[in-house]
Amino acid sequence: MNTHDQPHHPRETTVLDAVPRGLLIDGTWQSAAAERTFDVEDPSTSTTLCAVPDATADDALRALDAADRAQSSWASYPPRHRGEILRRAFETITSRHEDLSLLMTLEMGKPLAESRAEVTYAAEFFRWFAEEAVRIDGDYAVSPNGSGRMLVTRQPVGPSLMVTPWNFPMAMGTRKIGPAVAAGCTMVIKPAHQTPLTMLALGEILTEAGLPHGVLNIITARHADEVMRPLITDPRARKLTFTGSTQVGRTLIEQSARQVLKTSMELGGNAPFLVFDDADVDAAVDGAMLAKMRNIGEACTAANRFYLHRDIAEEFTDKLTRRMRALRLGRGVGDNVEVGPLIDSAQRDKVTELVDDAVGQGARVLTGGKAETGTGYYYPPTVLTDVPPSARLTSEEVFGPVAPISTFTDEDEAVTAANNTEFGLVSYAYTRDMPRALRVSESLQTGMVGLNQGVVSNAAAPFGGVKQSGIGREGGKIGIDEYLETKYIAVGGL
Ligand SMILES: O=CCCCC(=O)O
Repeated sequence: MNTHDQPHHPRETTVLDAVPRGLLIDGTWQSAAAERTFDVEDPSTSTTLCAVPDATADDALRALDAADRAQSSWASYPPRHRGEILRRAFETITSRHEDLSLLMTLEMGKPLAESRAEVTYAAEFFRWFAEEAVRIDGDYAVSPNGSGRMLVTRQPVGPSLMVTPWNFPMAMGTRKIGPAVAAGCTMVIKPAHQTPLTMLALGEILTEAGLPHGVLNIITARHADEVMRPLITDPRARKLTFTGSTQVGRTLIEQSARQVLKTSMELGGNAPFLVFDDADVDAAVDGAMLAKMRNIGEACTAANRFYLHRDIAEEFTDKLTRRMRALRLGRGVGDNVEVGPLIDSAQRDKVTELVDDAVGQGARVLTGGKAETGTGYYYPPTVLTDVPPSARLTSEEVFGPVAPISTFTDEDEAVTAANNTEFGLVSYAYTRDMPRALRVSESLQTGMVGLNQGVVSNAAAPFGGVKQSGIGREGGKIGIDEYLETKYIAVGGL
């Protein structure tokens, strides 16, 4: 047994046993019609945690039937009541914070401190949209020629399909479910096959909070395409929202074209992290640790490329390397663990391949650089310097704890390098020069900028990207718009 290979503690078993193991369809927990199941794995030990139903296309269509049947009564539910359901769910998540954090760590691997932060972040989307449900507004105006009136109202889009990722199993659910509930949309949601348990626990919380039957339907499935394609091509579905890779997002957009679905896509990133010569280097290193290591680097927001002004490069690199080397790796439930395993062997292999490619092209390893052996999918915090622009990890999303460093000599060079990517989710910039801060922020081709800040995520802010990082915004004042259609009523006869 190596250091990561611990037996499950009785509390872990209790938390796992409390999760409903079914498909949530029309308010009841059901097994898959074909009685199929698939195993959920603990990535920190590569052992099976439990099995959940493996839905078929028929199960998925039953879920959509339920969502479709519930849509019109749900749309006319008082907004205040919809908000109160979200508020109650927020309170329940808060009261079960510790158990939900443990559950998430078990199925996803991230350290408990990270899971706790995610549960808090996830709950905030329910609190935020509980408050937004009653602020769906409209317009009344006299027509320009004075002879009529123009009414503008906003109505729920309708049954919404949701596909959520494994890296933030709860927050990416609440960021979609919160505005859909507030707007009056029904849902069919498919969590990632690696992390279905957190979503099932969330389904139970929303049911307890009084969400009417059929409003939220959850299907767990091993193979996404088998269940999602029939839903996306069904005329009753009106919207598709997805968080995940750009590659899968492109396919879903293509499939959505058939029914002209309204789509929201929160896709991949390749975040540049710029540190200028006037920056507070210690603050930049703190920010870099967050931007790089939050969620073990398995985040679309993760800093993927570091560009340092040559005058501060050595100081920043030394300090970052020391901090990365000192991080404690281990099973997420362990005391003081700061870096958990990657989600699966495919992800660990991909990180290995990208680091090997960079090293093969001349990059130098300052710390880390080799996958751990033994059970669990561990990759150590890694810093690479002298990374050439041709290295794959400057254009591909690493999704792991690897910080590749390059240097620059002037602002234009830094911004050009930062923008040299098909992605446009988020960038980070550290500078104390205010005109430069604003100039650079405006020039960076990303939907979000962390200015002297290593985390941008906030339920009250519009999260989303430009270029191939996505379509639409989640969270903030405009997050609910993704679930609303604008209707104009031309009033005559006056
Ligand atoms: O991988 C990307 C999910 C978004 C995480 C966040 O909201 O910070």
